[in-house]
Amino acid sequence: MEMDYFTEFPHNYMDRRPRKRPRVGWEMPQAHQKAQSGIFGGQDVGNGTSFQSSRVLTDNASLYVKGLAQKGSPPWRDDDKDGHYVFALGENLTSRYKIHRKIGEGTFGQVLECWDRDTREMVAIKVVRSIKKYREAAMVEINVLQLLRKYDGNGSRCVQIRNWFDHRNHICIVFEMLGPSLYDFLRKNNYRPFPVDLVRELGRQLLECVAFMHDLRLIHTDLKPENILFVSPEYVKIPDYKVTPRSPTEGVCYKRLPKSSAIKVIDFGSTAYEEQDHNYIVSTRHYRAPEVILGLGWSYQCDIWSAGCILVELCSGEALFQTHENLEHLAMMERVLGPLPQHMLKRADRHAEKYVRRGRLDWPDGATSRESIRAVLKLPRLQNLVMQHVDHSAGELIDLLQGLLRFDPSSRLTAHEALRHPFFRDHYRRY
Ligand SMILES: Nc1ncnc2c1ncn2[C@@H]1O[C@H](COP(=O)(O)OP(=O)(O)OP(=O)(O)O)[C@@H](O)[C@H]1O
Repeated sequence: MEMDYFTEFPHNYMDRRPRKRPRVGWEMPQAHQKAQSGIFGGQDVGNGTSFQSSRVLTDNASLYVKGLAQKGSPPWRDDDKDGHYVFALGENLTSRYKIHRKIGEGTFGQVLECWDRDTREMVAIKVVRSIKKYREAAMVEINVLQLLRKYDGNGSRCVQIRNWFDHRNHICIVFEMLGPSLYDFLRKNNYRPFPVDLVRELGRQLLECVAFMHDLRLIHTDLKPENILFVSPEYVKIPDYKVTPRSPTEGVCYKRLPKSSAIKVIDFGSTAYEEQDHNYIVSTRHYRAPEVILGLGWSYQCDIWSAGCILVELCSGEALFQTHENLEHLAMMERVLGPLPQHMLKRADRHAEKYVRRGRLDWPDGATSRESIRAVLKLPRLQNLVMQHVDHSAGELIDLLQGLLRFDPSSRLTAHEALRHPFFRDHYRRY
């Protein structure tokens, strides 16, 4: 088959992206906190300790010693109303990093593609909002990243932190530059599913990352396609014979496939340590486990649930549970996976007990609208959904997903168990 090779900067279409699906719990109204400068002799300076703290001082020193105007920081500007750093493309973030483009925006801040003058490579810098709770969360993320870096010797699973510093009251975390997220890729492909052999490779790496984190007693809590990035932006375009052209003149439709299946997980800003108290709500809605919604307390298994939802999405092209409401979400789970166990419903906390009547989910009686009931009825059973999209390995994949998406967290597969499942074990790497 003839293949065209393409490469492009991964995020040059960022402006047209739909709003990123937000994580939970962070977007409470906040009094705007005016940015303060990290001042060193009247200039901005990284004032945090970093892996290369001397590097930060060297940055600043070069500002004075070399006196190169083009290497200086831009004039002081106020942050925007949400505490985001305000910048212009082409200017310096610090004397070491030149801003090329904005590649992403999340709850915590903006991610900028920057040229690192010292290492002579592009890096991705997360410039965190100058608001106390985000600054504190960024410090947690830095600690987690340092731990992961220490144990993930060859840096194959999690994004690698290169450096960090505090710039004009914004914590800046410097990462290796990665490619587009799985979500970006699906979207650019008009939400066409990935082939099952690619899903296998992506799933294997995702679960290896989860197993690695869980071995370190860390729980990611926000696994989603937006937080899984291809290492390389390169892709090939191949004809997609499954899609019928809209008119005879339109010719064959094409779909993209990544040239390499290598991925890494990002965004450790919500990572929890095992010994913490786990009662608060975690995860982005579509990937949230039933025990989280029911307020039963959560642990490692919430990552496994998210991984199950992600694998289904990669096979089908679309998020499995597209909802914004708890009862509808639980009803969707029952529709796809069968009834929720009574022992879980009985233990629902005071927020979730209203979703339960006589030991069962209060559905469809508790539905807020007919559309909601229709949205639930539209969903197929897991087996059918997988068989609609997967041409081979469907039986193994269904069995794996049933293990990852078990309602009761105590009987859900662990990441290590999942990696030993025949879906992974009995197949050689093809991508
Ligand atoms: N190392 C990287 N290389 C390339 N792009 C990146 C990198 N890190 C982050 N991005 C891009 O920036 C976006 C936001 O990053 P990230 O998820 O870390 O921010 P966040 O504020 O914590 O987001 P969230 O709202 O999910 O918490 C990502 O979805 C991705 O598109």
